[in-house]
Amino acid sequence: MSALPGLPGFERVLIVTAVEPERAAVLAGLGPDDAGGRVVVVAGGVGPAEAAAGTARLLTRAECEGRPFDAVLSAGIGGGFAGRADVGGLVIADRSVAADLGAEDGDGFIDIETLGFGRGRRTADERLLAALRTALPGAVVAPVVTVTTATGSAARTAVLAARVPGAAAEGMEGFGVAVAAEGVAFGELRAISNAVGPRDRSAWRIPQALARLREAFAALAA
Ligand SMILES: O=C(O)c1cccc(C(=O)CC[C@H]2O[C@@H](n3cnc4c(=O)[nH]cnc43)[C@H](O)[C@@H]2O)c1
Repeated sequence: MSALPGLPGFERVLIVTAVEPERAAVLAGLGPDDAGGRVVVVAGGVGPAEAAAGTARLLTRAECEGRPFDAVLSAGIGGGFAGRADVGGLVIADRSVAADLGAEDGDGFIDIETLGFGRGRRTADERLLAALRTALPGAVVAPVVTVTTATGSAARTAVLAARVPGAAAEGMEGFGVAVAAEGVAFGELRAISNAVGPRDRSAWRIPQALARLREAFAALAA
């Protein structure tokens, strides 16, 4: 039996946000029914390391208890790249890319794959991606970048946009959650709170993005 009507075929779903207000928004959208513990929502911390460690712990514990998760969703607010995702919109990742994992080479950048140290991206699970698209038809589907330092300048925005063509959103956890979820269906969902670009915290629309996140999970639970 599916844990969520909007994610048919997935029996136990782990949703990982960064911070508590995001977790609260997800829970508010899902409503009071936790499908007998088959949907678990945690705030795993900010950044890929915290997110990966928290996700790995939960997946391992669930496996040991004989109640493994078969889907993991990284969810939260995020920055939107101009022209691709507007504030208040939703982005579903078709892949989650570690956009600053690698080495500088003068003015250039060598990504982790070119360095020969493994994969710097994770593709969303096909079935999970299809279900998210169906449940959230207004969402943009595009690469989402994971960074360890939130972008705060036009120059850095341009660098990242060139490094990950088509990227629509930026967050700080998706790739970390994906690495921990290796072998389990993975997806990432971001509600856009701000434009990626020069830092202007007064322009962040966090309540609007949290409301969008809540609506998205209400749609998945409907
Ligand atoms: O201050 C608050 O009330 C509040 C409520 C919910 C979330 C926050 C955060 O600051 C969450 C940090 C979280 O958001 C992601 N994020 C959002 N915008 C960006 C961005 O432009 N670049 C990178 N990450 C972004 C990120 O995943 C952080 O973990 C505050």
